[in-house]
Amino acid sequence: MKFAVIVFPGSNCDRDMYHAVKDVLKTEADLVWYEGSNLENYDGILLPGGFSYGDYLRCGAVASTSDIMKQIKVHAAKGKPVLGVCNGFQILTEAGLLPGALLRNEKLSFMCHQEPLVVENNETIFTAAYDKGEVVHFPIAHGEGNYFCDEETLKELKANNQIVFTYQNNPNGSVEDIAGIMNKQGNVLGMMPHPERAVEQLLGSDDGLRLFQSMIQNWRDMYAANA
Ligand SMILES: NC(=O)CC[C@H](N)C(=O)O
Repeated sequence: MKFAVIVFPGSNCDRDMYHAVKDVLKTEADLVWYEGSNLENYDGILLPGGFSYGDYLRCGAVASTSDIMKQIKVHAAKGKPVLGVCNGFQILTEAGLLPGALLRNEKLSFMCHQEPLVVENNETIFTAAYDKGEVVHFPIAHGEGNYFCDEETLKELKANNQIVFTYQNNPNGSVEDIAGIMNKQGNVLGMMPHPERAVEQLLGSDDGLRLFQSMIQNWRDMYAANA
């Protein structure tokens, strides 16, 4: 499985994402600059965290209008996996690939520490290697991670099991403690906590490993089924 880690001006978690998949998980991966790149030969798209375009306008708003997002939308429409972490999640909501929006944290401060999360749905290509209800530990690092959506969207998210991760101790005011959601088709996941920063015990947790392993295993199963 070959991953593209998309790099925007202002991305700053791109190297961590690349390190996680390339060095720790030993998968093929490239850092892919947002301009002049072709995504056709990649199996999975990883939108890393950071401050794309300096968070101007709104976090992720400018990046969401970039040309590479058109290719990412085509990739997603084919059912291929897309994972957006932190600023990546913000870009996915701004681009309309995921519903809702990320608002300023309730306490209006940037927060950077480890949080316990609950795996709400383990029947996804991103979480198959976890148990349902399992508590995992990933770091957060954001100023605008307060997930918001209207009542109708929330109902839909629940009805379709699109809420993948929740916070055990909601740090930012997110609706229903939501930490990560996927699209209805189940191939686009956005989450504020950083699984790529939880892939080695040295970092305080390696709970993020199984998220990438789930994606890789799913791709292998699909590849084998289509061979
Ligand atoms: N680590 C990140 O991706 C941060 C995202 C965004 N700049 C925020 O502060 O909310």
